[in-house]
Amino acid sequence: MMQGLFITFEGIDGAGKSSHIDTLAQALRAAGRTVTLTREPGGTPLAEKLRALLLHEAMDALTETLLVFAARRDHLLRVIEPALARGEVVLCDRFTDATFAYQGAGRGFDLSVLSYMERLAQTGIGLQPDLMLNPDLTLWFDVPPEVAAERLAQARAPDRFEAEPAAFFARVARGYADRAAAAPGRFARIDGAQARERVAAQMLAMVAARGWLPEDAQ
Ligand SMILES: Nc1ncnc2c1ncn2[C@@H]1O[C@H](COP(=O)(O)OP(=O)(O)OP(=O)(O)O)[C@@H](O)[C@H]1O
Ligand SMILES: Cc1cn([C@H]2C[C@H](O)[C@@H](COP(=O)(O)O)O2)c(=O)[nH]c1=O
Repeated sequence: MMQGLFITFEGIDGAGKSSHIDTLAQALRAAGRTVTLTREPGGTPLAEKLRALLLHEAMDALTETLLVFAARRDHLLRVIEPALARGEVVLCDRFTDATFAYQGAGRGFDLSVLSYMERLAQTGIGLQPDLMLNPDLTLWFDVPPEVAAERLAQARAPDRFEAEPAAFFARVARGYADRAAAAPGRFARIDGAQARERVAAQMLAMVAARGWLPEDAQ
């Protein structure tokens, strides 16, 4: 049986993650892999209900953080971990790095508290560190906040996060940069401000460079 593979997509709102995740899923399927494509917050009926609350209901930073981790635990138990155990590739549009970027850097939540909550959400009450799940690869779509904001302004009515001011997204962007600096072997930075075709080509090349796609994958 194939070894499960966990790849996450990260970046500020409007960075281009959702525009490219299907392309990678298709390339992996063409290469013979079974792919579970999912997202956070969301991915299960319960987590999708929490997503709707997170994106549209007013709440304070602690409530938001608790809901994000609650959604993640349900998603891990019901979707991510079983798919990895079946030897599938899990492509997840956002994961824990988004929590450190948005609730940590963006909202100013204490990172050590977030780390504790991360362990609790991932390993249960026992806090068993060997059960912690980190992505095998995090594709970080890095774009200047002003570029992302311009894209979203033309795209759709903003949700609660997208309605945040530019300074919030500047903090979130720095939060991602900090996460990438702390885990250089896991993060692969993609210049998301390039033309779509170039972004897609760079994304596929990064996955192929790890031996998970043929070099000529498209
Ligand atoms: N490379 C690109 N050049 C120009 N526009 C782009 C590019 N990539 C995506 N877009 C456009 O930017 C908008 C946001 O793209 P997308 O939804 O993929 O971003 P996202 O990172 O998933 O955002 P969110 O996290 O808010 O869902 C869309 O209108 C999309 O068509
Ligand atoms: C996982 C996660 C997400 N968020 C925020 C980031 C986005 O603004 C929304 C998700 O919407 P998208 O269109 O799917 O990007 O939720 C967060 O604040 N914290 C998290 O852990």
